[in-house]
Amino acid sequence: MNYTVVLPAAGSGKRMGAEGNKLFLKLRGKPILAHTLEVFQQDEWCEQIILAIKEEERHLIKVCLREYHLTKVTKLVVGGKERQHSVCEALKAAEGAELVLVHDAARPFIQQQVIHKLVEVAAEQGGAVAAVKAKDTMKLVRNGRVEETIDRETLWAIQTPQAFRYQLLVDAAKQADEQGFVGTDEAMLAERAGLPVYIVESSYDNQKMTTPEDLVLGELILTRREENN
Ligand SMILES: Nc1ccn([C@@H]2O[C@H](COP(=O)(O)OP(=O)(O)OP(=O)(O)O)[C@@H](O)[C@H]2O)c(=O)n1
Ligand SMILES: C[C@](O)(CO)[C@H](O)COP(=O)(O)O
Repeated sequence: MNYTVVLPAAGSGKRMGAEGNKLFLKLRGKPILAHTLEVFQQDEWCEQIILAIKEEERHLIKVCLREYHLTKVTKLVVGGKERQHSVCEALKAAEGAELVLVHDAARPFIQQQVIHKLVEVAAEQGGAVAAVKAKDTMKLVRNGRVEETIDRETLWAIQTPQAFRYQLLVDAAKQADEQGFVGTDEAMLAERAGLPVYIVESSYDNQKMTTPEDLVLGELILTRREENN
């Protein structure tokens, strides 16, 4: 079942505190961006990869694509101020796709079986997102005061990929844009448009490289994977 993947890669990585785009930071000597792209390069269901980038990083990205033979990247589009704007620009460039996945370039440990399950569920139901169960006790807090404990069984931490039938996501994004709504993921746009979005259970390994501790975890994940192979 074929899909196009859209990768927002135009962030500034403030929380990582690195100089420049955190996606060029290396894990096992290879940029985070290349780790992520390789997953899709190696997936036979993936038809093309569209990257949202910063104009000033175009050259660096092209060097990375050449060095790691990332031939499925068909388009580099310039991203926007917020993640949602970057995704929307990339979605325009994906016109003609039937199924589209949106995946943070900063999540290098996504696994192929999760991608395939997402594609299957999205094809059937319209939308599906990768998620993991909440591990801790979860409470609703306002102004520093606990208001209630939320039943953990109902809570999931949402990741990417987020998979949709292309036109459904484009229409939902257009509606959000017209209403001036900016969300933190694609599912929020779909939910607002009244579309069903389903969960596909993913792995805690599919961590977003957000703060410096995530890099330490990333190296550990790679060590474990090497030992298991
Ligand atoms: N305007 C933006 C903001 C984010 N992203 C991308 O969206 C993904 C998830 O964002 P996050 O990891 O939170 O990255 P940053 O926005 O770069 O981080 P920070 O919030 O710490 O600055 C990343 O691959 C990032 O490059 C993007 O394409 N365009
Ligand atoms: C889309 C996302 O990865 C879902 O967990 C996440 O919301 C994006 O990162 P941000 O920190 O919210 O920008």
